[in-house]
Amino acid sequence: MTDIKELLLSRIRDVADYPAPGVVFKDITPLLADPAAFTALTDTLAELALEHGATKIVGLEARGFILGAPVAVRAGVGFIPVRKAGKLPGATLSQAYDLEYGSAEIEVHAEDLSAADRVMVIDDVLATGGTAEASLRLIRRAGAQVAGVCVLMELGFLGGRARLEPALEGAPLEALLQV
Ligand SMILES: O=P(O)(O)OC[C@H]1O[C@H](OP(=O)(O)OP(=O)(O)O)[C@H](O)[C@@H]1O
Ligand SMILES: Nc1ncnc2[nH]cnc12
Repeated sequence: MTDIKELLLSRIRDVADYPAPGVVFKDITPLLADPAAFTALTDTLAELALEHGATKIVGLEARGFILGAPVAVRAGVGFIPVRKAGKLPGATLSQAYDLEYGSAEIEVHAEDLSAADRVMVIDDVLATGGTAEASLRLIRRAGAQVAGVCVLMELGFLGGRARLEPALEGAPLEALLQV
């Protein structure tokens, strides 16, 4: 493993039985509190986004905002928040999706995306892949192109990569860590 990946992994805290019994929650707050680790993560994600030709970053509420916004600034491209339903003030596109139990809905301001945009989705965790999959649908429905999805970590045992695969339509899914 590279030095950067080791540093990032060492700053992720496992919290047992949160938010439900049997779940191991991957807490990124120690990483955010360490400027060397947060900077290394931001720089690495910005490099990946530019390598894949991104002209916009989409961050997924809420932890995807914390990572996506500095990545957009570092890469010199715009940032678009994808929010949980009911939070954005303007005209929105909405996308419902299934969670492990129940369902959820996310939204974007469609007018901030255009056919000229190649969008990289940034988030901390790929778990079941439902949130990322819904975000790709929103981006395409807004008329923009998908540059890919970049996450800090992939929880491989939940099968998110397989769920996301059709919606990627050949675009890359980059996960810095497999946990
Ligand atoms: O792959 P999935 O099964 O869709 O899960 C991954 C999503 O779950 C978490 O967000 P959450 O909805 O818990 O929101 P938060 O960032 O506000 O805590 C995480 O930050 C991802 O966005
Ligand atoms: N186990 C987990 N830890 C942190 N964020 C998550 N989002 C979905 N599952 C998660």
